[in-house]
Amino acid sequence: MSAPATGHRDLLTWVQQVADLTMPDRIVWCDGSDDEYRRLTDELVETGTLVRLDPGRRPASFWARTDPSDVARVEERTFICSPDEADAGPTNNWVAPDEMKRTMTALYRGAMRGRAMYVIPFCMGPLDAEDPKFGVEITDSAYVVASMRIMTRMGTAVLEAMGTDAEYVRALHSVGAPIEPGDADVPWPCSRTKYISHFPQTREIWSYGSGYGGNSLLGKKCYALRIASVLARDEGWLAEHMLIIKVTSPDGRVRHIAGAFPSACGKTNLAMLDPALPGWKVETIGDDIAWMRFGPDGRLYAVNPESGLFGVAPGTGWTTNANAMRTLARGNAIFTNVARTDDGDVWWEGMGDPPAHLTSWTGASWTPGSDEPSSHPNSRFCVPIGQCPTLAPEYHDPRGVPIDAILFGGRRKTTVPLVAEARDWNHGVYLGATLSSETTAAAAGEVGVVRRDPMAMLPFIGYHAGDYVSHWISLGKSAPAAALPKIFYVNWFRRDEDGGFLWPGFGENIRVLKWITERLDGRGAAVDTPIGLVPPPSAIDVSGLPATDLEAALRVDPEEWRAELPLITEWFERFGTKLPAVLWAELDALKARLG
Ligand SMILES: Nc1nc2c(ncn2[C@@H]2O[C@H](COP(=O)(O)OP(=O)(O)OP(=O)(O)O)[C@@H](O)[C@H]2O)c(=O)[nH]1
Ligand SMILES: O=C([O-])CC(=O)C(=O)O
Ligand SMILES: [Mn+2]
Repeated sequence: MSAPATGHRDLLTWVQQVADLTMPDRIVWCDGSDDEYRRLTDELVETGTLVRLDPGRRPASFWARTDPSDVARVEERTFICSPDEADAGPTNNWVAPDEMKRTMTALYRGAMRGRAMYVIPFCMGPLDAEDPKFGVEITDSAYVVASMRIMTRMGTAVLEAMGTDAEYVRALHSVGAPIEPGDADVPWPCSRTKYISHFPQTREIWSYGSGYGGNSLLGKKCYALRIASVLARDEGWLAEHMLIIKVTSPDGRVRHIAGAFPSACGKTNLAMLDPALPGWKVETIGDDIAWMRFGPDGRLYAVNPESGLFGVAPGTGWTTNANAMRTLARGNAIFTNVARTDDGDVWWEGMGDPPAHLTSWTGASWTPGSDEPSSHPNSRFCVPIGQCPTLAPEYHDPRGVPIDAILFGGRRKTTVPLVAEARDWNHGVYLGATLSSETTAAAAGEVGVVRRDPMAMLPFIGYHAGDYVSHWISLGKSAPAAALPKIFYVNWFRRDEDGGFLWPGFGENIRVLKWITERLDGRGAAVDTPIGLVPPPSAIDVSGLPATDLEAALRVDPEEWRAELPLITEWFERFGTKLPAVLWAELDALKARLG
């Protein structure tokens, strides 16, 4: 479709303004149809952005390689442009909205020359929600259109639902690589100059220079977290970087659990967990983002606003995440920066035995003897969540599911035990606010550096991080304590002296979830330690588990925790007067308990 089937004046005006500025060859209004997807992916194959995989092995699936400089989110180039600098807080980059718009308008001028400009109406969350959250992304990347079709509800149905005057988030994206007359396009156009800018007051997103998912699929991190966290603050709800699962115990009891782990720290894997304990069932509702509101019964209800999975490929295999492998086997996937086999399949580290020869993510010939990994550590698969064999029917329910427990977790080699339960809501918020994790390849920059990552939202909070943790504290007062989810802190990544993981993880994590559900029932043994309630090794069901040093995985070493205190103090000091006093009180109480 290229004629706009909408009477939405504001949208029509904006689209025309953007076209006047960016000067594309043509404007394409996306309808979201199968036909359109086929046409776009055909075009992308022709231009070399996508390579079609063998339909026998990977039906309707494609392989993409990015420019080697455009492989991850760019936090240094991500900006929160609130009118008042103080509102961006100590954890965000800030530029005044006017100044940023001036700078970026100059970059956008003529930026789409030689390209099509696609208009993508999309909706985050079910279209039949009481208050559907609309967005429109304008982009000059067909790869973005194809990926947005997987990750969001988009197209004609959304445009119709928007009517003539629905509010929507304006999301503008350009790869920043106009094609001059006579020039040829490149397979992965992008620019050295990158800006990922958010204007929370006017609910706008302007992204320039990158085609990588986290920077270009603007419904995801930019809207569903950075802009939505501001909406959530204003409207009394939560937009969080969380997976959502439905857990059914052998006696048929259903629990819903949400979990916030930083990027590349295990959300997708836990969301698709294949339980190692017989009789347990885990179903998937979301793997990355949760929008949560209190219901009339005082309980917190969570919805997954996305419709696809944009998962880390390396480490995904039949022994670690069989459900992801099954989801991908059904086809309709876009793989980015993994390796391609000679017979038209994909491969990455952690999938099993490597084939004798591959084409690596850089396009180089690769053999098992090669020095470099075949796939980029942040290589990704993008696939419809509807294909997930463990998808819970409640995924489609616009009211969401009532959350019984919230997990906060990070990637820590030392110090943090496998699991600990918070004493109460405020202590749980303290655990979330002080969450720490080693950095990963999901963002550009050094990997393996421990940093504080409040609620796994450090790169995604659209306002002052102190106001954000205050919002969490105040929401705890809006419901009776008994209705609030219980909060737990987990760490699947603690290591022994030889560098091996102390806990087997993946499907075995059900053993930790089992203890958590027992705690929700008021059962399950726990030791009161300085940092929270920790199971004694005997409280974790190890039936059928090969020898595991649970003692070491669960250890709370006061020495290690005392070493954290100055780091946490320094972290809290960065919030200035915005840090709620109750969190300082929690830190003082921890100090006292550690002696
Ligand atoms: N050792 C261990 N590794 C895990 C576990 N769960 C996940 N991983 C690995 O951690 C990496 C990231 O896992 P994901 O589940 O994709 O992480 P994520 O939080 O969804 O990542 P984003 O999509 O970036 O938000 C993968 O390489 C996984 O194989 C676990 O329980 N134990
Ligand atoms: O946004 C991305 O690039 C991928 C992702 O889920 C994350 O980093 O948390
Ligand atoms: Mn994520």
